[in-house]
Amino acid sequence: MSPQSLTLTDTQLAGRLRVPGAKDHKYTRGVLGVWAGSQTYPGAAVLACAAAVRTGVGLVRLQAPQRVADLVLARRPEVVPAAGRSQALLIGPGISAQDVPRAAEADAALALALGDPTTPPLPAVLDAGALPLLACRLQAGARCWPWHVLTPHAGEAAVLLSGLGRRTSRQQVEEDPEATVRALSAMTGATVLLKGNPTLVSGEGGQLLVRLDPGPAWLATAGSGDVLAGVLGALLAVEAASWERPDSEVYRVGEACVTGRGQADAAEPGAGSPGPAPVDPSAGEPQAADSAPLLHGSTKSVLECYQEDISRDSVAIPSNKTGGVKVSCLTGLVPVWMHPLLVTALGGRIHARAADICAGTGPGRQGRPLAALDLVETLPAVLEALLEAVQESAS
Ligand SMILES: NC(=O)C1=CN([C@@H]2O[C@H](COP(=O)(O)OP(=O)(O)OC[C@H]3O[C@@H](n4cnc5c(N)ncnc54)[C@H](OP(=O)(O)O)[C@@H]3O)[C@@H](O)[C@H]2O)[C@@H](O)CC1
Ligand SMILES: Nc1ncnc2c1ncn2[C@@H]1O[C@H](COP(=O)(O)OP(=O)(O)O)[C@@H](O)[C@H]1O
Repeated sequence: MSPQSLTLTDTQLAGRLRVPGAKDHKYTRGVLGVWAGSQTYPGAAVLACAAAVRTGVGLVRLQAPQRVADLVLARRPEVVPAAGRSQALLIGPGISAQDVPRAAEADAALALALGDPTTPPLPAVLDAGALPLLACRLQAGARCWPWHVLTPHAGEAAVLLSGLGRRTSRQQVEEDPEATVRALSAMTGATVLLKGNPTLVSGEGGQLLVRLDPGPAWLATAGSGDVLAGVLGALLAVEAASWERPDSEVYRVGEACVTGRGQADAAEPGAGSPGPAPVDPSAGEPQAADSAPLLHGSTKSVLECYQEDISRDSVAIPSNKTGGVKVSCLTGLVPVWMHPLLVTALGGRIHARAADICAGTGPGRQGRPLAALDLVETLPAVLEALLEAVQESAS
């Protein structure tokens, strides 16, 4: 079956941004746990942590060697270099398999992200050095789920596919990036963002495909991928923190799945969907899901709902407005299983727009060189512009 290619507007993507409310504090906004940087690549941790902080998250915790932590703190004193509970993890930038002790720390973090029969998995961005470790764990029987976001460049994609048993060269990835990203999503169960030009995102076992604006080629500079990883980590942490709110749509989907009440509550003729549906840009005005929490429970049930790959026909949002499996996304109706794809594509869009601003690229303009750290400093302005676009389209 050929994948559904989705075209997503800025406003649709920015609908996934979370604006803090008056009752929020740093822990309700989300904590990102970062395993990045090593003696050889300390800068990757600086870039990833700084990008996460500038994307907007409650707290960034860093697990790294002392020298790396010192460098990060010199640049971003907001980062906490100690262990603790996190809503999402970012593992791998600046970590290589050759640094055995550091790779072992990343592998332990990866085990946390993947979960086990007694502990639910955690949303995570798996980049660079985490990807070969992931191949080993998948070969040993672990599995990913859609809130695991893999961000390989062509070389890393080739290593990952080869590690999963499909011998592939970097050149083969570059010749057919679409087949590569779909195969990686199908073989891992994760959402996969394949970096480069084109930049592609695939989810739902390779069935959904988004072709992102790759941004200017000035992005081909050391560390720009580490910035993207930090942006994505922050978006995942903020999203995952929102699941702990009983009035969030994902929370209620989880409850509906676990208790089996959702279908009955939302039972309307024609409710339900046979499978992934494209974003409907003609859906008109935003439709809020019923704000009264009908079911109660914990984030764990939300995670289990995704982890068990529940039958989509039986997932229903208790809502007297939307019914069926569709949920609101500010500017259009999207099924809940597309959320990881949307959040991932949003991260790619933020990164590309920051690059356009830094490089001064646009119609008829070649632009100028950018450095990865410049991208970081531009992130708040990009997020402000996206939020304004959402507000304008809603009014
Ligand atoms: N500031 C930081 O801390 C930064 C840290 N970073 C971190 O570094 C880690 C490694 O990530 P990476 O993508 O650089 O390495 P990797 O996937 O192993 O690919 C290596 C390939 O490149 C090629 N190659 C090498 N030299 C070449 C040349 N002169 N000209 C042409 N080709 C050349 C080489 O090919 P070969 O020489 O073998 O032919 C090989 O195929 C990762 O953890 C990342 O997060 C980066 O983000 C950068 C900033
Ligand atoms: N020719 C290009 N056009 C647009 N974007 C590119 C191009 N080449 C690389 N990029 C982007 O630059 C970033 C490079 O990331 P990566 O290869 O991981 O580098 P690093 O490890 O140095 O951070 C990715 O986001 C990728 O999509």
